[in-house]
Amino acid sequence: MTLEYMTGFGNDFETEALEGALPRGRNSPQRAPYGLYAEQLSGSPFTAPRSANERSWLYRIRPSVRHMGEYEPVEVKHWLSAPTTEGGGLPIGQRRWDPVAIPEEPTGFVDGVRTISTAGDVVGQTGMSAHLYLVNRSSEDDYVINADGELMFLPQEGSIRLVTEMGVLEVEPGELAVIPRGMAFRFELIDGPVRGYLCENYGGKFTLPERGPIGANCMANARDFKYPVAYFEDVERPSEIHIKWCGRHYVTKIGHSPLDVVAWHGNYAPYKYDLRDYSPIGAILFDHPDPSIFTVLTSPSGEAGTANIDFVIFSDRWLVGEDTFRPPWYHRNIMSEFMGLIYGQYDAKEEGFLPGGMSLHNMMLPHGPDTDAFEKASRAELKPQKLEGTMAFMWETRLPQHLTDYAAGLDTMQKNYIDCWKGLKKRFDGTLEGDWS
Ligand SMILES: O=C(O)Cc1cc(O)ccc1O
Ligand SMILES: [Fe+2]
Repeated sequence: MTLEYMTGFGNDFETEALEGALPRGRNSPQRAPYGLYAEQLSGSPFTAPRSANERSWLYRIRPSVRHMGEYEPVEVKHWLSAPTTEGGGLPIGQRRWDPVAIPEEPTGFVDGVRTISTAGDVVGQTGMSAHLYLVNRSSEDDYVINADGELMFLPQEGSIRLVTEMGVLEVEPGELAVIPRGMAFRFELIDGPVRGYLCENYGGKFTLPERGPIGANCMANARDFKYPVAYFEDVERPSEIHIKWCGRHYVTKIGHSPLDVVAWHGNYAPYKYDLRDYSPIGAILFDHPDPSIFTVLTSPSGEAGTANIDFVIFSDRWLVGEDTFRPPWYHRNIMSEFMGLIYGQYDAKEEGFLPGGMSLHNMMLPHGPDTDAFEKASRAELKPQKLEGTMAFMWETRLPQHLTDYAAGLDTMQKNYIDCWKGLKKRFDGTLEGDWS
């Protein structure tokens, strides 16, 4: 079955899986078509300014309130929202990990979320956490609702199907999916065990960044975002909804699938985007621009220019800068940088940063190209060069990112990461050219 999507970013969409299911001319008729219940899902306060106001109207077989019994607290070992004692902020230093293996034992979505870092405050609704998901089993009659933040999925190995209340998204490595806060979904594997990166955004919803003087086109174009059409299932079976709320986990039992929305309209909905549709803007004469030039989506903090999270990619592009050190410069940053590699090679670290791996360069901790990358780029003949088959990304937040015990204890953490800069030698010898011998 090929899935249908509606295109645009944050549009006011309308879709019905059965003809006539969407009430015409009003949101809440005395009796909705097909005996459906009308329900509003608010993604912003009612009174948010128009430009930020998000809500959708859902027409469903049963209202959500019919889905929930009592919420029973449950322990989830690795999906965390705050630093754990030992890992909390420590050890400071530049950190890098090789890929983490997908477990052999049966692991569903909730158990497969492994929190690497947390930033900010889940209850105060600022910051984010960076997770991996390592899953080998599809959800069946178990559903998830995350009240704490929207979820950005970046598959790295294997494709996934996210069956949500508002429709179905299929995503493969190289694509992203965003599920808004509060929306029920089921996580399915399409072709075997999966690994991916997952960002939980506690702050302002991801939106397209301003383009400034770049103008009306390029970077992420609104027409390339895809929203699902309405999909519903009329399934009466004992089921569970797992809800994450203020950093804690709960389960409630229901007797049917909560994915029973026959029609919806509105602008609060899940979406997907193919990162290969991104049109990068770069340096066409000299110097390496700030990575913000590759922002795909940004989560605003309320302070102009200071993101709660910037989601940035390093994808295929031409390097043409003249008399320029082309890789990233050495730097220290007030923001904290979590990076992953979906496929290919990253130009600042050709070795050691592997697809499926990750790195964390926290607030003000120095980093930049490793010795090899520096040597090569300082001596390279600066012909136009195309970087191909590469997709690295960064979640950069204004808040420091604290490691979990799990992340600090992973045996794939590289013990000697700092040594990748060890060979950067002194070239200053008092001459104008310096010592390049
Ligand atoms: O540190 C990194 O690799 C990410 C990064 C890339 C870049 O091109 C400029 C700055 C920056 O932090
Ligand atoms: Fe950086």
